[in-house]
Amino acid sequence: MTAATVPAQGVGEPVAQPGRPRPAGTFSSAVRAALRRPAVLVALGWVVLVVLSSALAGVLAPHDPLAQDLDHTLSGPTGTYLLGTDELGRDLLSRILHGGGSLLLAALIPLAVSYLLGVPAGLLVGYVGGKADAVADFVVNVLFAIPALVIVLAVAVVSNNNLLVMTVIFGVIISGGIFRLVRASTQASRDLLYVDAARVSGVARWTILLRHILPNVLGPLIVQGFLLYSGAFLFLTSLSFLGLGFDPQQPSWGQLVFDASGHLDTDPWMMVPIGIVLIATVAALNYLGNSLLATLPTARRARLLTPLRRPQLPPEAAARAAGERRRSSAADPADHDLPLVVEDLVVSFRTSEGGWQSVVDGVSFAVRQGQTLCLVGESGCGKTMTAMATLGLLPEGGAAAGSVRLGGRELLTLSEKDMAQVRGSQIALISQEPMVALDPCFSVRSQLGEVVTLHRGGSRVEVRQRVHDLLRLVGIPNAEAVAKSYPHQLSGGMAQRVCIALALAGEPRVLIADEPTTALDPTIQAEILDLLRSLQESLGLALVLVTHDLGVVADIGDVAAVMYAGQIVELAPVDELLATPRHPYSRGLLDAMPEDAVRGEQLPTIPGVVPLPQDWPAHCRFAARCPLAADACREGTIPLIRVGDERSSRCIRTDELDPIPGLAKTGAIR
Ligand SMILES: Nc1ncnc2c1ncn2[C@@H]1O[C@H](COP(=O)(O)OP(=O)(O)OP(=O)(O)O)[C@@H](O)[C@H]1O
Repeated sequence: MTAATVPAQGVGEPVAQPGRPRPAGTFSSAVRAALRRPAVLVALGWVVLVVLSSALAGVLAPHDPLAQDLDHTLSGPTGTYLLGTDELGRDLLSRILHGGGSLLLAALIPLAVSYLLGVPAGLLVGYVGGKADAVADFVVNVLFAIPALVIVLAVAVVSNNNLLVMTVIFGVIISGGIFRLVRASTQASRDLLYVDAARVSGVARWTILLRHILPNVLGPLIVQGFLLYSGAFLFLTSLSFLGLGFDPQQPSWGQLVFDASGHLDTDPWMMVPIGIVLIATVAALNYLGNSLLATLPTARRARLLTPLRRPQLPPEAAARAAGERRRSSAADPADHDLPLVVEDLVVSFRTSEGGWQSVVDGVSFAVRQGQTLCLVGESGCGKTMTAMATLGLLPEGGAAAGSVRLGGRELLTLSEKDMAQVRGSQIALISQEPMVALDPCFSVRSQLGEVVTLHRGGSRVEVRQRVHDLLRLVGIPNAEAVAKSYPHQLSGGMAQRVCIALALAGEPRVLIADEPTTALDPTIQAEILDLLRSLQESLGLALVLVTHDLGVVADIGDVAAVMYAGQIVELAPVDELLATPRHPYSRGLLDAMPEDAVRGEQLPTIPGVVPLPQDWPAHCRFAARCPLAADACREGTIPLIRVGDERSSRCIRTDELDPIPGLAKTGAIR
């Protein structure tokens, strides 16, 4: 069956499946929820009223705000002066209407400065972490320690009372808060699967930050904007109260408060109108911010369990890698025909004691063009870490050593910049969770178009055409309709097809598929496996498929690498492995396949569990669970032993496996 003929489940009208994660609450839904509250509408109404009346002060004000009426000083409300007059007989209502605009506008300056500084810095530092994080944290701590008012007062003296300079400096001081907010949100977003998917597709760092991470930060940023703005507004009112920054000839709210404070004992009314206006405005801004904060969704998307980061090599592994670098800094002609060669791969993680713990230990395999190699084994055997190390993407604290060669070129020693170019264009990943591998904020066309543009470029029309071609290639006939859909409108099978199209967009030679069907219904699983097989045949891809399911291996694999406790314990052509397993672990897995279950009989299982890396014995790691284990198995490390033309097994008792007396179905492995 070719790719084009594999029927796509759910093709037609995009469907939203019950029980599947939708793009959880968005900022607009938070706004809608907040607007359902009457108090929010009142607060919003007040802010709009203040802004409009300030903007239209020239039209609305009944008097000239500077005109003095010395016959009616400190009058209190009258028919002529609705809110009364000040000590020079100036109309308070007109002065209030004219006095807000300059403050409202000036308060935007520190807000803009803090966002201009804090947002890019927070995005970048949150994304790269490491030393940049420590330096930025120090700077922000210094900013937080600065008493803003004292500094701005000093700046007022130095700058000759220049409002612009004072507001810019104030913006710099408060930018630390925005930086911290953005950095925290970026740290929470950087390991989302769709961000990893963009990274794996080779998308540039700033594009990832702006397209895939910034939208997650936008909601909290807008909320914070209300709170920060009201703070800046209050701060500037204080400056104007002190006679700083604002033109003393023109009315301003701080100045009105100052004027009223001189008459508090004798004419307290003067403070009432401006007091109410100020308090109501600041309270309304704060209330709007807090209400949005309360309705903003907290957990927006499912998180990726294993955050993917570029590894830092541990010292001992680095020494090993240095040897590898010398050996293979140039392409290795010996394996030029093998798209992917992994040799003696070791993956280690930093322990809490400061040492290193290996979780993958000396894994070697090679994949030919048009071949599917399956990494199979129970959970925790090191399959995913092997795959991720191959892509140069390990969780934080992880490091890889050994050799991973793509078309003869060593990958483990490439810089992150070079590796980013390799990912997507030469080697690509299809992940387990299609729904979280797609960014819910963007349509299929936009996400696929991004990767197509990156790898092939072209005009808008050409990119669009290529997107449709890719969707058809993965068995989606109504490509135009699906291209317009958003991830939550797709079924699981459709979403996985789109993810496969994403992986193919850069025309890689090698595809890594990590449990690509685990999250799907059984019927859809078969379709996706069919699709992968047909794509692999038609495009001549080398496919590395991670799975715990021997049924999948039987269905799609050419070669199987059975992994146990961080090692390959058997490497064999799939048909030979299925017919005559040459390791007791492979045999145990085969016997435990539910497909072989006999009605009424208990399904055989392998006793015990995979040992944790820290508990790996120095001898055969399967010995504790193996019915064939003998003293010799516990005397030292067991190497991979060649047991056929293309077969090897990490067992010294393979001869006794065929047939295995009393094993598996009869209960020895249980
Ligand atoms: N971030 C991490 N830090 C430390 N150890 C880790 C980390 N991620 C995975 N490991 C360990 O690495 C080992 C191999 O994990 P890996 O995910 O590769 O196994 P797997 O065979 O793919 O299993 P699964 O199918 O459950 O993913 C496990 O012992 C696991 O606990």
